Amino acid sequence: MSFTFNDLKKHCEHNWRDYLQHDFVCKLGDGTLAPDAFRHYLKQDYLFLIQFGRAFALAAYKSPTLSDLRHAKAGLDAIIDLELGLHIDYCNQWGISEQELAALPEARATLAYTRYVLDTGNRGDLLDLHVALAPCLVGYAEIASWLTKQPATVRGDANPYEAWIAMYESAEFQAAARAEIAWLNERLAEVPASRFKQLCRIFDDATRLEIDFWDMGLELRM
Ligand SMILES: Cc1ncc(CO)c(N)n1
Repeated sequence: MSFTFNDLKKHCEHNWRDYLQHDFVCKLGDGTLAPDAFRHYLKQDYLFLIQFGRAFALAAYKSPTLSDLRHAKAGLDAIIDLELGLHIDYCNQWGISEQELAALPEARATLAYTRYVLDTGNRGDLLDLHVALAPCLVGYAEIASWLTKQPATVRGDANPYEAWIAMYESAEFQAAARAEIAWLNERLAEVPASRFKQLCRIFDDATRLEIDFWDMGLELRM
């Protein structure tokens, strides 16, 4: 039996769909999301991305080969240079300054998700860590592709969230997600069923924590 990334998704099909097609996502797509919910999400996502940068740094630390190290570095670059850079500009456009960002407390959903990933990476091996990171990188890439295909999605200036969709639809972000899937597929092909079961648990946990992150945004929860 040889496993793939697709098998991970199939094992948590229900939660994966709830994450991808969450109300928050649908409202981003048709432009009806409350601006305050979006601002709350943006602020927390800034804090989230900093912790995710640390998680990719942990992946670099745990990399036994140059090829694994390069892969972790590419993930770190995608978060720090591409996403966080755009994110700070984007927050400015939404009236959130860098000083405000630097002084923010983390919401419980942010704490739970990011520390779960860091803890999973600390106690497990590199594969555990990358499986915990996958819903983030691959999920957002799939969300952008899914939104693009929905008839209800409004594109261009008519949607205040156009830039958000465009960022995750970008060739760079999509390529980072594809590289993550390719890396995972290579490793998953070699794991026995008992190990795959453990990895499914991690993938499902991280996916549920992504759902909580959307809920936190919609409900302005701290
Ligand atoms: C919560 C969350 N998940 C995934 C991504 C994509 O990197 C993000 N920016 N924020």
